[in-house]
Amino acid sequence: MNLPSPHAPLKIGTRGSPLALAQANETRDRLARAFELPFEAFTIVVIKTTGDRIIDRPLKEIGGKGLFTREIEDAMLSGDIDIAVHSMKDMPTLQPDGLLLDTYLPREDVRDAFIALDGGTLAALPEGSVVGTSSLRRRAQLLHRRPDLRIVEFRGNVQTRLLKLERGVAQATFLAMAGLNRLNMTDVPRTPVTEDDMLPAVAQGAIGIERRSDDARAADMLAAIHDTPTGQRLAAERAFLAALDGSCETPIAGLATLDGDTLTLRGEILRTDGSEALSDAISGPVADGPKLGRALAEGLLSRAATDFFDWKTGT
Ligand SMILES: NCc1[nH]cc(CCC(=O)O)c1CC(=O)O
Repeated sequence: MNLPSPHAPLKIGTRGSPLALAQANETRDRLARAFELPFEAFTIVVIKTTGDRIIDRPLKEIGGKGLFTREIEDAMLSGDIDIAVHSMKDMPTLQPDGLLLDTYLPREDVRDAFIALDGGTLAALPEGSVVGTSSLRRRAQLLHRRPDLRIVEFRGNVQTRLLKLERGVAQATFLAMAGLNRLNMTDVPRTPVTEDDMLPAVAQGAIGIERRSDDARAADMLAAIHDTPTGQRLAAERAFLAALDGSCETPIAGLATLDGDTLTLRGEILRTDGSEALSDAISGPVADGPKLGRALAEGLLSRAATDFFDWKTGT
């Protein structure tokens, strides 16, 4: 292998949240190990995004999925950073000209976690309970199964959410298992929700690393830490999302699994108020992942009524 020996440190861009920093550190550690480089060969650069700056309004009011990425991508294009580490769940399906997002670390647990201070489960949650979430997907999936529940907007990091539970703002919330695991938050009272009960968001649990398309050093380095199975699963999931024109404002879930050379993709779309959910699955050769994603999306779209995606906040 062509071992790049960087004369200047590789600048790794990231958001400043504890989870983002943990993911940037994991990326640096994997690169350092792969190339037997000291940590000084890397600089971690924290970048504040619009999504980080505006913390007092629901995400859906401030804009779509670029909210947490635009400033980071600008910094890469201007050379202030060389690579950027992202939660793939938050990434738009298209990247700006001049940037490539094709490196993935091994995927973490894909499931959501049900969080209640008493350690209870979703099934045991009393009728009429209040659940805090800012995710339209979780909200719609929850209301679909439990129309008796009341959903309140919940933003902020794990600590903030736990504090809100302690204050009684809500009886339960949801977080991705991946985030809790990456932060070593094993003491949080969490119950994993099976994929059958709640299909996760497309790309949940996956870390992606973006680079300039003309940066040969970054390309060589990232190739050494890329996880091919994660890339194959995300290719199918993100093609599904792209075909649905998915954004923050559309409750969409999707999960690909691999069994040898066969990929199975499950997908679900919901009305925002949870009143209707359409789901389906498709299997085929791994190499056809993007085609399978598009086919699954087309099948679901053909079953959706014309007003299926209309924005309805419900009550
Ligand atoms: N939208 C926020 C976000 N983006 C990625 C994760 C968790 C980690 C992951 O799924 O990779 C979270 C928080 C959450 O859903 O609990």
